[in-house]
Amino acid sequence: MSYDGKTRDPFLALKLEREENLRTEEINKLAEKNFKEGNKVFCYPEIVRPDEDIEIFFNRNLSTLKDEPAIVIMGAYNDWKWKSFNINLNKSRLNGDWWSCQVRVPEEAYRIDFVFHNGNDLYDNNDERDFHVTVDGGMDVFDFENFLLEEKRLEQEEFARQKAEREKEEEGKRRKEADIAAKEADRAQARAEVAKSMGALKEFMKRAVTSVNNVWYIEPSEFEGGDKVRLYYDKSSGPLSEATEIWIHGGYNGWKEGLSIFSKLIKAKNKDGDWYYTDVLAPLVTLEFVLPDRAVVLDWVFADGSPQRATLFDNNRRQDFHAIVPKASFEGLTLFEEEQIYNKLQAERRLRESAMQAKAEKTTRMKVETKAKTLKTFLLSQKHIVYTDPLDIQAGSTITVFYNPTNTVLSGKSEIWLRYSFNRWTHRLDPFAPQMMIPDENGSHLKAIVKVPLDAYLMDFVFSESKDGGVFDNKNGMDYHIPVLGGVMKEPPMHIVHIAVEMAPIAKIGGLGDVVTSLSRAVQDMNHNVDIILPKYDCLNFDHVKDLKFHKSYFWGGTEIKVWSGKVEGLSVYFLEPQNGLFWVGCVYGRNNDGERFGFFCHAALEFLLQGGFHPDIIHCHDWSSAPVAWLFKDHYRHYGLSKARVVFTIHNLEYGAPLIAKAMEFSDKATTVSPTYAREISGNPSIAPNIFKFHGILNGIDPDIWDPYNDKFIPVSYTSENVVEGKNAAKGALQQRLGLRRDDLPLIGIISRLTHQKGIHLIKHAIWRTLERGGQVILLGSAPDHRIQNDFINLANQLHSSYNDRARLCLSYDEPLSHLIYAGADFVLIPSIFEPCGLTQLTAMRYGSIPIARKTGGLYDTVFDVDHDKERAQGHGLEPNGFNFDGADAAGVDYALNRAISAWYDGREWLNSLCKRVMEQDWSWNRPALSYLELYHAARK
Ligand SMILES: Nc1ncnc2c1ncn2[C@@H]1O[C@H](COP(=O)(O)OP(=O)(O)O[C@H]2O[C@H](CO)[C@@H](O)[C@H](O)[C@H]2O)[C@@H](O)[C@H]1O
Repeated sequence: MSYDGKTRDPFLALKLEREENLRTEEINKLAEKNFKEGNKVFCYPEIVRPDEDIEIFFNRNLSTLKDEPAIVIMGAYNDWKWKSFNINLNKSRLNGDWWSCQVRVPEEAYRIDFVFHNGNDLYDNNDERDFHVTVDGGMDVFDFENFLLEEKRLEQEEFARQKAEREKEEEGKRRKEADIAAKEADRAQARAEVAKSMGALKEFMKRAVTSVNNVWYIEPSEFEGGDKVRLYYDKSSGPLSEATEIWIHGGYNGWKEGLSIFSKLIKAKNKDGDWYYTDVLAPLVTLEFVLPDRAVVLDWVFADGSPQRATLFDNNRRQDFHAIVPKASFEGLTLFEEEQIYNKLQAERRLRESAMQAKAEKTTRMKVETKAKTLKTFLLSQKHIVYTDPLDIQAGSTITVFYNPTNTVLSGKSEIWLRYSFNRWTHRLDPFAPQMMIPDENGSHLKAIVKVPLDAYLMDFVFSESKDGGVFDNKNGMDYHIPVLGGVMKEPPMHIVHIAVEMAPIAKIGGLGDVVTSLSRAVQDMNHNVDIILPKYDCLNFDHVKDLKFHKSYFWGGTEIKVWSGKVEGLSVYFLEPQNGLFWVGCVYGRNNDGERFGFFCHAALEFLLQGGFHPDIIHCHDWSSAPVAWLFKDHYRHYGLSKARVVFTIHNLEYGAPLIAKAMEFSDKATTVSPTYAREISGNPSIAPNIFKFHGILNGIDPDIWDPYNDKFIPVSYTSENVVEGKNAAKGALQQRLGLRRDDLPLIGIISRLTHQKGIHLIKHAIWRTLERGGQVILLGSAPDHRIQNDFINLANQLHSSYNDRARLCLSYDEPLSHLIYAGADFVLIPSIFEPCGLTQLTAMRYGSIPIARKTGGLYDTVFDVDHDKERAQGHGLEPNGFNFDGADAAGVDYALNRAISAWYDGREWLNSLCKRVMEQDWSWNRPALSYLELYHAARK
């Protein structure tokens, strides 16, 4: 030991010396042992712990570097994943050719990986295996992965924060620019308005003079606004010569502010003639008007009394009297007026903008809340089978999975195993070991505990009867999936292409068009990529296509096909325009070669995908009209360039084109229809039955932005469930006025429908008469593709419009804006369909707080729950009852529901109002069904 003069305590110095000796001794022993065993490397201390310094020893002589004068260690931690280091080694004082250096072990390390080199290009990498030492008592691999993910999460958070800041800055800049532009616009408008009014005033001033001989004059002759002046009037000069009193009724600047000066005139002494005078403040007005620059002309008449009492006037032969204000500044007035208007415009604009912003914020908030509530309802709705605690799964947390096999295929099994993973079974740590579930002390469920990685975005699980498998409950092949929140990874986007012949609002014939648009928007909202391919009909509603431009041209099927691209409701759409004119026929359907036209379109669409180098994951086709996509794809494209894609086929209505539907059922990878009940109803149909195994019923949703009473330009008062009564009253009034119905508080039934057999025409007619009998009003909006039915309704309309002109209106046309007003203004919406795959009308009605009256069929059965009978069934869906329904397809059936509804209107308004509020709060958007479609798309790709 050396005495360095600093270590003054001799006992401490002694202690340190002993420690050092001990250390040297231990290292010597280790060196000897390792040398004997032929090990090139050892470290001290032997057990390496995190957050400590260690010394690594390297025997140069045993290495490829034995002749090298310099030795450097190059290393990193945790399988080379974490930090790196390069440190020079020094020759140690140990016997033999041992070189060493100190290395810090970070607290996150579970192992240290390293090689040695000569500072140049000669390496000893342990025969390509590298060297490593294990760190004891710190993190394990799993912890470390989580640590890395946590770091990533923090990084993402920071990134998001910076992004938000940038966006805020940009928004601020944008606002500033908008503000400048708005100011300029308001200034320009103010100037224009003033120029106009000043022009008029100038014209007017041509009539003004400084005095009229023997009639009136003003003293002093030079004055300006705000001065006190004396106006003289010779009473004998006009019709007031006999009056006992003389008054002036006056104003200024062409009577701009109306009558603002009135005063009684006093008889002037010492004057020839019958002169009267009054003192006038020019302009003599209340304080707020007194602004010196403002009066450029005085206007008045003389009268025999005050404004209230006067009966006789001298109004200068109907010209009134007008005096020039000699020192007035016309320019000053112009500037003043302009400023006034400008300030008013600015104040109005600010008010408007802040109202708009508040509204937009509220809309967003409501959407987010609805979505969260729906997810929760969905998770709770399967609680009798499976749920997690907590219900919201957060990435990085530990959760308990509960499962009750009683009503599943695993009922009665002695063991239940949970098999799980994440991110659709693709997680990097997959497979996770199956876990045997243990009984939960307080309930009928079994439970298992699962650690959720930080990079999870979805938890996947199934249950089995044994560790190795055996019988599975995999939710009919779809597996159980629960979204994981707050993770560092997002689901990779899928590319979905819809090939369809209808699309709302540019080519909408019925509900199919609505679904193509709204489903696509919902899926796009979930960060997937969606394109739509549509024929370019000459009858497209181009008003709703943004950025329409020519995209490319290709040849197929013996003709040139021009492709146009554009945006519709925020969706990317490709329009195919074959130059053979197949879609220049003024309509979507209704030609005798519809099948041929759409068959051509389907093939052309696939060809466009191929030639355009698209690689969609899913091609989604709809009904008979794009059914050919399914087999054309299999025959000509699946193995010839579009191999990644899978075909999903949705039946919106089995009533039309059944053979084509049957064929698409066979060739598609997955098929759906638009409600579970309709799926059941048609499951035995020969077009469906052979392929029932790939067939699913997924309920339609409606687009909450397109149908939104809080942001609807077609209704008079915007409303949410909070002011539903007020909103609907206003809409009802507007509707009655627009259609010329009696403006009265009566129960109003709305019917919005294509008029075809499916929609229950005889029941619609019956309901109209029944409603009228019960004192209500009826509005029907609908049109019939079949001329006979259309004529039939025209006759009915004539009959009703003559006998019940103030209570019934049949609008036999297609009118989207009117449909919005009906959804909002009706108390009830009637849908008495004979069959109904889903039905959107009842869903839209509820969004607007109208109560559906529906027949219990197909999707109507799945969405309308009777207030008297369906409480339990509704609860099974996590819902409260929301309407009136009926079974029979006859008059008695309709009456049963309709009578109860109308009676509730007459006898239970309070209750009915609360029902309106309730139905508005139910979520019939795509929030939930879109998740099911994504499940299905993924299942199609398996
Ligand atoms: N005259 C008119 N003026 C304005 N708007 C009018 C109108 N007549 C109808 N509409 C509107 O058209 C849509 C019709 O929706 P439906 O669900 O009744 O569809 P449809 O029977 O056509 O479609 C099929 O496809 C859809 C979608 O899958 C299924 O819901 C349905 O059960 C199935 O029959 C609604 O948005 C409605 O408001």
